[in-house]
Amino acid sequence: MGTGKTSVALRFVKGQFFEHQEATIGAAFFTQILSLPEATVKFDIWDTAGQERYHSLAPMYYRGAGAAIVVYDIASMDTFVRAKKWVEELKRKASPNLVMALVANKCDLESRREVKNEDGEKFSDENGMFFMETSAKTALNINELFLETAKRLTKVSPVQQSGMNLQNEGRKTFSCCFG
Ligand SMILES: Nc1nc2c(ncn2[C@@H]2O[C@H](COP(=O)(O)OP(=O)(O)OP(=O)(O)O)[C@@H](O)[C@H]2O)c(=O)[nH]1
Repeated sequence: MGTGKTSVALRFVKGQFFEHQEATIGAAFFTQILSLPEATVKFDIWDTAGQERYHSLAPMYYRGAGAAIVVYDIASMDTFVRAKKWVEELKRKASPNLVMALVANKCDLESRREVKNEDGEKFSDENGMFFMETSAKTALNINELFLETAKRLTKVSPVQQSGMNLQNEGRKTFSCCFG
């Protein structure tokens, strides 16, 4: 909750950032197209609500997703602990081919850092994820995050990967969820 999932998505999709971003209710949906040399990828992004009362809705969004981006706030150890629980849930319940990213957001708040990057990197290595430090506020690594996700998605078999992958006119559509 409050780690910056909506802010990361909004920065990627619209290039916007709001200091007083409202908490997500239920889930929000965004789309964005990214062109790689090998393919054009259309992201269907489900931004899930972080508040505990919405936890039971999350499987609706990550089942059938090609990728999951799990976001914690570097200034809050609690959010890192929760992120690790989300990863465990995804490994138990989501597709075995799921592309997973662990995102250390709010890296502009260095003076308030509670979570060392080495700990995030170690956990992501141990769990077959890739790790990215981002700031939705300054836009650091936001495009890189989705670029790397797209590259990894195009490497796995699209049909196997998302189950709802559509291919038309050379465009690949993947669904992606935030936790
Ligand atoms: N300094 C800083 N603040 C950020 C950053 N990303 C998000 N925020 C702020 O953190 C607060 C929460 O951001 P949201 O994007 O709503 O977080 P969320 O994870 O979608 O929250 P839920 O909807 O409750 O799950 C907002 O006030 C944002 O402005 C960042 O990279 N740096």
